[in-house]
Amino acid sequence: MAFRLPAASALRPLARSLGASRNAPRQQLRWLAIPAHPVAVGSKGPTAMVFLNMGGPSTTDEVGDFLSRLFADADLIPLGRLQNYIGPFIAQRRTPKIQKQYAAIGGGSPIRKWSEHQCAEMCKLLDEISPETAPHKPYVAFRYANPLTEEMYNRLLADGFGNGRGGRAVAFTQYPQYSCSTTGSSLNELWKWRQRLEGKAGPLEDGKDGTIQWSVIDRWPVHPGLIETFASNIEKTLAEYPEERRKDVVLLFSAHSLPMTVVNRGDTYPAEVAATVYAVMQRLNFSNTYRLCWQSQVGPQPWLGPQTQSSVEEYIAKGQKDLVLIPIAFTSDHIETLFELDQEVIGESGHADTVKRVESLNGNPIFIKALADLAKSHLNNGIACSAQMGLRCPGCKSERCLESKKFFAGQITLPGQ
Ligand SMILES: C=CC1=C(C)c2cc3[nH]c(cc4nc(cc5[nH]c(cc1n2)c(C)c5CCC(=O)O)C(CCC(=O)O)=C4C)c(C)c3C=C
Ligand code: FES
Ligand SMILES: [Fe+2]
Repeated sequence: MAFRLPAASALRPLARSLGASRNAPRQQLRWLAIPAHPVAVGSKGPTAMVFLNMGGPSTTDEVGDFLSRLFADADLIPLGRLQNYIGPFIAQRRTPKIQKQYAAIGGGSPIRKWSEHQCAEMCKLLDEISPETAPHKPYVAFRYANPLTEEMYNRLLADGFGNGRGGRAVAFTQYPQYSCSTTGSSLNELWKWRQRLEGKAGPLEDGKDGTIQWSVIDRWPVHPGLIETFASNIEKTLAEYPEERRKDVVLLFSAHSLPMTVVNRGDTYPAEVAATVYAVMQRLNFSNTYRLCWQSQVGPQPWLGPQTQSSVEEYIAKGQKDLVLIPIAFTSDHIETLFELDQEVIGESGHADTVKRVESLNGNPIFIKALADLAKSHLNNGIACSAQMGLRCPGCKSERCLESKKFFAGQITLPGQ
């Protein structure tokens, strides 16, 4: 299989939009250098790199379907035996409100644009730094929006993976911190489509029965490249404050909250988000004081707090008006940054000049290099998934979790890979 890459000249505008200056010396652009010839197939290639994420509606017309899938997902919102009745009902009632929010951020979620960009750029870097597993072919699988997992899997098969031909695919979660409601749900969905489209082969003995050989990057909360990207973005935002006020700015890390039922089930996400925050603060030498807050609660049940919006209001009421918000649990812009943080939390704070948000990771070259570094280590280490992924939550009663974890942990990777 040979995948043709565009000529380097075609990619120069992209390199420049990622911050590379027109006259930058070749040295500085090294990590961006893209081979102008088709990438050779390495001894262990080709490799499919599949980004997993929740996705979002690209247009307001897609909001209804996005919410229907989201409220049908028992790994995210368990509604028991009534899931198929209550789910669509809530989704339908919520659609007009959420459509207005997407209209207010330009008519749709940018998650697809950023995910496809990040994955494609990471694969180009991998072709350079991991030639033995080249070519690396980018795929995106969303849980609730196009391209859905089923569509991605059919593309994999059409592109020459599986169907008796084997091949290696890496499921790479784009949630740095693992939650059973996010990465867990995406993996359960991937496992479901793998069973439907490739049969019930079960744990393989030699990885050579012709099905796709999967491995999983399931969490990366303290990867140095991730931490560096957050820290340098924070430094950039802190530099916007007058020097005499800078060290007194309070850093407010904000992550999507979880219902307390999920926290008490033993979900690892709160601890992993806290680990990311602590690593970023270590990298900043604890230059400022900080708190971790939680946003985007939905519905009446108790969620993990303190809430981001009330924390901002309470600090302002205490006289602390210099606040920097840092979305810490998502790798691109989405409705929670562009609408909830920018328009609601900051917009309604009455202090939009002193309450600021750091930019999201989006197309940041340091971040894309971090993704490539992470993927390269994974491709080399021969591990099917982290040991941590094998341990279910103490309160887990889900057969889906049990079966999909068994499947992914049982995938055998080849020695030396
Ligand atoms: C790390 C990120 C996220 C976690 C953890 C998470 C858990 C979680 N979410 C809901 C319910 C909803 N989430 C919705 C949208 C949404 N959620 C995340 C991220 C996480 N969710 C993002 C990035 C988005 C927006 C996507 C975009 O298009 O930009 C929604 C839909 C919007 C709404 O109706 O308000 C719901 C509902 C639960 C119940 C949950 C944990 C169990
Ligand atoms: S809910 Fe956490 S492992 Fe099943
Ligand atoms: Fe959510």
